Amino acid sequence: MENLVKMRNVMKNRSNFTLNNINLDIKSGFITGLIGPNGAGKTSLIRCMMNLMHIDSGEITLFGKTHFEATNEIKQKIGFVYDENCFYEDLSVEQNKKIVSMFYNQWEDSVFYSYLERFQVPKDKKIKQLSKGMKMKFSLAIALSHHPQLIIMDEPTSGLDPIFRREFLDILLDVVQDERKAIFFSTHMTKDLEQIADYIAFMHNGELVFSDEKENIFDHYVIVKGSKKTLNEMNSSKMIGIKETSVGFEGLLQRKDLVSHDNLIFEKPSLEDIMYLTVRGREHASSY
Ligand SMILES: Nc1ncnc2c1ncn2[C@@H]1O[C@H](COP(=O)(O)OP(=O)(O)OP(=O)(O)O)[C@@H](O)[C@H]1O
Repeated sequence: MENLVKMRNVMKNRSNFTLNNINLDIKSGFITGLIGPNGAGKTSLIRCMMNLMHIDSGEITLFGKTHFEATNEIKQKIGFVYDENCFYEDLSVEQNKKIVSMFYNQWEDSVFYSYLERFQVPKDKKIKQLSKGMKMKFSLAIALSHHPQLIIMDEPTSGLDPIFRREFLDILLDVVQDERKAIFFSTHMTKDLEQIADYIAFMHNGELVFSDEKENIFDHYVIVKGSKKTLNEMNSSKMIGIKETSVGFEGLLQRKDLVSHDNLIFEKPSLEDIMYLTVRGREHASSY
């Protein structure tokens, strides 16, 4: 599979925030999910990828070229779904489509109308009259109608009801049936990624904590649970993050650091467990 996006040693300083030495690949044929707590830098990273924000150093190539070399060619190949509304609010869905479609060489009206119908978005309504979820559906229909090779989305599922969210995930799976295509999107819905993502990138405080195949991530970590007494008895120095409750604790460990103790329970972590306990551990470490 080909790397459609390569980010190498990317740095970006904003006031009070730094995207710090980001190295990330997005491979064709796969869905890559981007997770991280609020303010981790997901939107900033996506903005850099889309050249909406200029990087201070490092390099980003898309389809083998930088934006500096071929920004128009790159943007033709990307379906971009953004968190903020980037359409003309006072114009109708149809009028917006007319404007946007002019920019894309491979635009196909029939695809657009079939998605509008499937998503039940009325053509004649003004954008400002659409609900948040409908605006998102309209954005998706636009992104899918010019045959992009890469779909980049910033929190596309926010505002979508659970019924449509499922359908949306199915659409994403359909897209990557074509192995030349890739999907990259940020989300707080870690369960969605457990279902459909092939790769997961995890950000915290402007750094990429990891970016790996989902299955490798689940193989790599284990949840350990036990009583407070057990925690006091064991060596917890390898614990990535710990949450103590009134009765016991739960911690995240790399599988290679597994400790044996009679009174420990081991469980497979969810993506949310990994994210939550990693962030806890990193915040605890940085407070010292
Ligand atoms: N226009 C801006 N100028 C300066 N700093 C900004 C700007 N927008 C966001 N930031 C800062 O950049 C950091 C990363 O924000 P970003 O929106 O990239 O995070 P995020 O992971 O997408 O968060 P969320 O999950 O809340 O959407 C935050 O500290 C934020 O305050």
